[in-house]
Amino acid sequence: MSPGTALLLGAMREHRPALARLAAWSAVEAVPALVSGLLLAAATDHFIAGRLWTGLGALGLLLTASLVGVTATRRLFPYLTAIVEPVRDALLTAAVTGAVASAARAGTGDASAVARLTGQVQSVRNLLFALLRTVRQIAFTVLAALVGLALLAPLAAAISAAAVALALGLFALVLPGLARRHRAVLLAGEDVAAEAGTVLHGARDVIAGGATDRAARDVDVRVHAEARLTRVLARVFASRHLLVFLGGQLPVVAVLAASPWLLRDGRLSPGEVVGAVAYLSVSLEPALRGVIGLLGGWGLDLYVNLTRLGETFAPEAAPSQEDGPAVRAATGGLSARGLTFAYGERAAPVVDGLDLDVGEGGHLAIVGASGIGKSTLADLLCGLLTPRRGRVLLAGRDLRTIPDAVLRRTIALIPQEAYVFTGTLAENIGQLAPGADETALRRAAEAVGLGALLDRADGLSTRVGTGGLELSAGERQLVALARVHASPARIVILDEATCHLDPRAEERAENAFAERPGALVVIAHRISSARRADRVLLLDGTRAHVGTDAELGANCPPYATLTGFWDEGAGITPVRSTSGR
Ligand SMILES: Nc1ncnc2c1ncn2[C@@H]1O[C@H](COP(=O)(O)OP(=O)(O)OP(=O)(O)O)[C@@H](O)[C@H]1O
Repeated sequence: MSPGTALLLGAMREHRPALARLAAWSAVEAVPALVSGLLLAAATDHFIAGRLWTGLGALGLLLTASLVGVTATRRLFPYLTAIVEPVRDALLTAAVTGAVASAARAGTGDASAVARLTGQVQSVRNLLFALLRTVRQIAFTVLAALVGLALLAPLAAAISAAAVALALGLFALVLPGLARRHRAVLLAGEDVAAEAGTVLHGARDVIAGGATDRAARDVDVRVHAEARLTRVLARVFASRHLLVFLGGQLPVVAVLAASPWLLRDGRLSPGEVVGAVAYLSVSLEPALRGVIGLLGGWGLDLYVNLTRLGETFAPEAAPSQEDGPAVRAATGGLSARGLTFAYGERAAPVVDGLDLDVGEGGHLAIVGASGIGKSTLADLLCGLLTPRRGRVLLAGRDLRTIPDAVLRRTIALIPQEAYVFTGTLAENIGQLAPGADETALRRAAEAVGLGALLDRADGLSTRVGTGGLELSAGERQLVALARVHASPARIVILDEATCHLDPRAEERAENAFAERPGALVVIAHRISSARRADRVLLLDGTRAHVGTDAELGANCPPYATLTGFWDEGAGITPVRSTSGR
């Protein structure tokens, strides 16, 4: 049992007297359902026998029973709130305590997590209230209708009880699959909220870095993933109609079809047939429909929200002592297995079934025509995009299972649009290396080729950005490179991050990263970049080729064609042919 469910049940158990009173009033509330068929049968038989007033008297009793039911409904509400509100308080206390402890361990605050938890606790409270109010009532109605039917027509009651049991049994078989899909939808929703929160939180940086398209794309991918999962869930849940037919409608048809036989020899009176059909069609069928619909909807919502909440009660292991060194020690091992990704549900995959390994100390160049999917692959490799199928593994661990803080510390992606904020060069270069001293920052700057600028200007205290030194596009790229060089990242992905540098400056920057511990992945836009790497991955529409520059040059005609373009065009990458896939 998940910690969330255990806490909920524990909190409910503390209110046993309220639960007992709720059950008692529920039984009273079900009186109309219990007597409806019996009284309807009596009224019908009295009317047929010409006893008008006696028949009306039976209907009067039915009306009185309804009034009793309504009174019970009014009386049980205080017990509902007496159970639900303390449960909400217990869940909220546990969730907030867990979130605060988790934030304290990670050393970060996550406003979206707090908002999500509060929202989830409120959902749990609303769902619990709705279930106790409605499903409880419906369950008592089903029982009352079956008891009433047993008193009126035992054979019909036995058949109906078997049909209801069969429908509920089948529903129980479908439930685990539904729960899994429900959870996937919930996680996808959280993913959307987290991504949108990150983008909004960093809106200023996103705009300053010219990354609005990319930010919108990242949110868009997650929204589409959530929509796809929601559609799948809806399709599976549609199976409930079949179960309602089986348990609720089939018995009505059976009683109606058997009515000539039931009426013959006085097995049942006409009034009793009417009463039995009333039990089945007015009480049982809608109640069964309600139970299945509400348990499959709100019930699963409650279960999934509780499970998710429970995970925050016992927060994931801190991404430090144990995780940190384990991930860092093996960061050379970045691999992809069966990696597949498409933008949009019906779009052709941009990356399709790709297998890839970049070992510790490895240096891989990714090449391919413009628009073939190199940046998409880079985003997948650092966990910015989520694969549709397949996995990206860091030291053998699926990226999705690695805490975000560890992932961001371990893999650094430098995009083409270098981001430099207004401040000193020391602040810019040290952004990802808090605590690094000036010597370390200068070493990183010199390694990538920013030393000349430091010497020319005011060293690390030079102010850049608005009101400070205006940097050229190439210098901005050098600042971004120095920032990652100074960081603890063990896997560095350069996505055309040196495109504004001249070939010699580019060589120096790439060599600086190649000599650094860890692995280097370069999306190359010059042949020289590819030739410096140990291995080259050529993306070629539906296929990918991996080998050394020499191997691909000798055995892979598309590579020879591409490098031919580069040799002639000095860095101009051909555009992907539209018939390529
Ligand atoms: N957000 C998006 N939505 C839909 N399609 C996209 C999105 N981003 C990229 N694509 C498409 O995916 C394909 C691969 O794009 P990607 O940017 O990964 O290619 P690339 O090889 O890096 O190109 P270039 O060398 O020009 O930078 C292209 O057809 C592109 O149009």
